[in-house]
Amino acid sequence: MDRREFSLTLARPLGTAKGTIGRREGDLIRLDAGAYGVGEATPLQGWTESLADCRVALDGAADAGDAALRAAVGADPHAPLADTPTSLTDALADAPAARHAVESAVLDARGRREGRPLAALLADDPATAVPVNGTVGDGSVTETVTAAREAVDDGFSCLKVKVGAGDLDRDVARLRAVREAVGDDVPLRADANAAWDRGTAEEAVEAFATLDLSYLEQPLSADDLSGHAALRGRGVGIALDETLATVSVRDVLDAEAADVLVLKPMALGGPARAHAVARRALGAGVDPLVTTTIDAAPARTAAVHVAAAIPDVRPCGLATAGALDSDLVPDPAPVESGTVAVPTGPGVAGDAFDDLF
Ligand SMILES: O=C(O)CCC(=O)c1ccccc1C(=O)O
Ligand SMILES: [Mg+2]
Repeated sequence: MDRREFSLTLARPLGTAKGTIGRREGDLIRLDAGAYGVGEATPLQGWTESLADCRVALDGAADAGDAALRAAVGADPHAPLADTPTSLTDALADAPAARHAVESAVLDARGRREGRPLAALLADDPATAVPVNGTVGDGSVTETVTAAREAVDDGFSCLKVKVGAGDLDRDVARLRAVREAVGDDVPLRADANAAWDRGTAEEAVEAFATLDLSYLEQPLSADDLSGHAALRGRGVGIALDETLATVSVRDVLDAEAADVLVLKPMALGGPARAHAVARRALGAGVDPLVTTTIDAAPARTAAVHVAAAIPDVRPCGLATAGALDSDLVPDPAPVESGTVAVPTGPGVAGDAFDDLF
């Protein structure tokens, strides 16, 4: 297994209720198992293990040896690491970002070996394109409206606005101004990144319902399943994101805590794991969609395949390449008019990552 470290700066840092994301650091791995495969680990505090723990886990995976990885490439693509030695699975057990890198590389190699794109390994009839939302970070009313208008001018027909960094009155003013600026035909979402207590979240839902908000993402802390369940049915859908990094999907679905599940393959341990969660959600009548933790091209593109493998997926949070100052390779899955075409080459993106090692 080859490895290399990378660090990327955000040209447009993303302001959230939990601070501003301005830089992303991680590791790329490449494994050779007949065919080669590339995978990315880009940990993010609050969703995954730390960068240091991620690198320890990748050391452990490398120590497990190439035979373990070769076995994984030949395994069921829906559970690619299931039958590998415990030396590999144990090393990755509490390290979802490291596991994401290994699982992605295994699936990439499998796709190359079979000459099929990743989405076709996950689903029988994957979509050829995926709708995406524009992402608008925290900012003043004017900054928020400017960013929203720009996104609509760029062709996005669905917007997600970060809220919860300031007080609720300011967020209501921001969303009202965006609604007035973009009109009634653009679905709006808001993401509070677990900023609120139950009282504030109730007030937010009441106010946002008058602005025809499609859903509110993670208003409460990750472990507050009953609080989220109680917010449903009041005119604004409830989506969960951070919760899925700490609570099992089974518990989330049993608690009827969400209308929408926001799946980050990096936080869930890989593309196949994320797709498995999507299938569970669909089975329970909950809408899954896919986003990234603002990743580099290999992980972002793998996430596009996961989204393509979800039937009629709602707009996904995959338009994050534009936030980066530069990327590791030219974008193999660029956003055009609010849509991403799913790469058709074998694996994650054909030969797009060949020069990374
Ligand atoms: O979903 C999107 O539109 C973009 C991704 C995004 O918001 C995000 C990016 C990095 C870390 C956390 C989040 C989040 O959804 O909370
Ligand atoms: Mg979120």
